[in-house]
Amino acid sequence: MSEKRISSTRKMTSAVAKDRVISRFSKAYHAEGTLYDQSNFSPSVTSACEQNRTVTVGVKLSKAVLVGDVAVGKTCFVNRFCHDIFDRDYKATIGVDFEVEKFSVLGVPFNLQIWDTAGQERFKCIAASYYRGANVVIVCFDMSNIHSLTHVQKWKEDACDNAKDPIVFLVGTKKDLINEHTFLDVERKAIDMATEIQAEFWPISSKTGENVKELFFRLVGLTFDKAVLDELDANKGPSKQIGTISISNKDVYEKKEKKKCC
Ligand SMILES: Nc1nc2c(ncn2[C@@H]2O[C@H](COP(=O)(O)OP(=O)(O)OP(=O)(O)O)[C@@H](O)[C@H]2O)c(=O)[nH]1
Ligand SMILES: [Mg+2]
Repeated sequence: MSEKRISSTRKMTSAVAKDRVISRFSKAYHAEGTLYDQSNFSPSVTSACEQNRTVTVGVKLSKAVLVGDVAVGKTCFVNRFCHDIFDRDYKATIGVDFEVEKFSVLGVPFNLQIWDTAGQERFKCIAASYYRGANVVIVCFDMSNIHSLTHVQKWKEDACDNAKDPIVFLVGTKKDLINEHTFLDVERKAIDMATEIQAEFWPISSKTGENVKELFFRLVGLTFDKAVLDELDANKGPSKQIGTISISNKDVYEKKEKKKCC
């Protein structure tokens, strides 16, 4: 059985893994490279979660979509986080791939759907049909190929067109391939770009794993906080129980079967 399959089987059969429990809000990578200056869960979210800790609430869910040029490293990024593996050989994503990661955030079950889209132009319209309803958009570029940074604005616009006021991340991949001097130069340009496209910047390496888990924990903290605040707002007040979502775990895993679209 492959490493990836073993990891998936573990997730399908067990409760939330110990390394998916989030009790503290993660900081941004760089104070200048973010528009989300939040450094903790909102007080109303913390208090609502505490009040509901012992009662049954439905699994909450956010949808994250990864976009970016061909071979910038989107799939490797997802595989490093979800399966802790890295493959040096390039295998182009055909259409879109799908993963679900189960978390416990402040004691509340939370699922993150991760939609890994193809960068190849010929799959663009298929991949674009999966942008709809995204809560998080992750725009990737390759830090060892600065040309890919010039395309991120277009990727962001396309992905955000059909998303739900998403939280946007700008992720610079392959940090291990550049030296410190180049990194500082790329980082400056990426922070400027993040400001321009209203995103939060993170440099990562899927080969070494640098910043991969930190980024996902930050992403989950932000999207969870926003989801609960939206629910509290919809329910008009923190005294009500956190609303449940209509999609069940079963629905999520059934969707996983349909992940290849062409
Ligand atoms: N050194 C290094 N290589 C990486 C890293 N991330 C990805 N790669 C390599 O870059 C190539 C492309 O990676 P993928 O993750 O398949 O790229 P992708 O963005 O998913 O590509 P598409 O599916 O075609 O859009 C592969 O050969 C990877 O091994 C990294 O962090 N460091
Ligand atoms: Mg891919």
